[in-house]
Amino acid sequence: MKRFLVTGGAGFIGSNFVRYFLNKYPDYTVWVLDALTYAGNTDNFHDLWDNPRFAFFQGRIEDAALVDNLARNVDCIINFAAESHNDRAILDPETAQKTNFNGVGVLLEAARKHQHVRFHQVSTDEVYGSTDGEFKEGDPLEPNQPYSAAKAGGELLVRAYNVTFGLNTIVTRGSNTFGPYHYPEKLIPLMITNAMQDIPLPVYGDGKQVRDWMWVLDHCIGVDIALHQGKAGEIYNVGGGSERHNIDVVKGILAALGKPETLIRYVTDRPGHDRRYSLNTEKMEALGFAPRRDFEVLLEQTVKWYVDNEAWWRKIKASDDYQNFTKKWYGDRK
Ligand SMILES: NC(=O)c1ccc[n+]([C@@H]2O[C@H](COP(=O)([O-])OP(=O)(O)OC[C@H]3O[C@@H](n4cnc5c(N)ncnc54)[C@H](O)[C@@H]3O)[C@@H](O)[C@H]2O)c1
Repeated sequence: MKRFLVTGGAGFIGSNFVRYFLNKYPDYTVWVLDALTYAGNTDNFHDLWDNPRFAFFQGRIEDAALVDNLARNVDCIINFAAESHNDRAILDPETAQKTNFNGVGVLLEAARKHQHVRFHQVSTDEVYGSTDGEFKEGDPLEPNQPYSAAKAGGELLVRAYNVTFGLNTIVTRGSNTFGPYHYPEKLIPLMITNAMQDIPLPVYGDGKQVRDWMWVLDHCIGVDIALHQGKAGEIYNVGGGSERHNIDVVKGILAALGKPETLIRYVTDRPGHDRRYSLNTEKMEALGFAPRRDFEVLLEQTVKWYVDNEAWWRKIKASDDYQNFTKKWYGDRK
């Protein structure tokens, strides 16, 4: 495997992955296919344009002709492309289905046709639903949100292509990820940037939801390990092992910025909001995966990145799309 098609590579995790991957493997070539939706941003790989082993193509993963043309020239497809925001998928489930389900089907068809060495689907712990215990890879999928249901559907297509057609597939189910280039609609970057702007920090419900946080570089390493060492047809949980209540994360951000907790506004909870995610990662650990557990240190580093990269997120927050979404979604959540 030397030539890779990385879909969704202009987004948060995808762009971090492409940078990590090109640095780590000097003989690899990476082509990024990305639709540049509201969440895709070529600024996220501003430092990669001059790299002769990197190329960018704008387009949708549901575009079969385009995907076919690219896929015939690579050994492996790694699919990060998704409508990744729960709130947006509640407002517009159809778009989430198109990308997270139909798009995966188009990529799988191209992989089947061109006899790929490997197809890697980047999935999420949200496909399991909510838990008081911990999720293992064989547990039933009980997604509760339009986003996670569409992701679960995409994963099941991957499984079917492995079983029916013998396609060499891998699925990783990642936990909540954070770090640089995270679009400022998700919990951590939203809270950091709102606090920097001295505007209210909207916290859903009682703020006691639990998420298992993973540093973005660890997510990239997890995908790398599973891609290179994972067994065909297998699924791997990739978790950070750092469970925190949302409200404690928010308070940690305010403390790091020296801002008052009076900025916190409790707002109507997201419908169908999962209470807690928790991953058993023994299968990945057996392959050598060992994520960083110093969450508070990494959170401070993330805060610093947003302080140092104000122009990046201010441009996004000033966009019509961002403003319209925020008005529509938070306008009703008093
Ligand atoms: N962020 C997390 O905490 C997290 C956790 C676990 C798994 N994941 C999964 O990781 C992947 C990446 O997540 P992210 O947070 O980087 O998302 P993101 O929203 O930041 O990036 C998604 C990228 O996909 C692109 N895209 C969207 N629809 C497309 C389409 N139809 N065709 C081509 N490109 C399209 C967007 O332009 C964007 O660049 C997703 O598959 C997501 O489900 C994310």
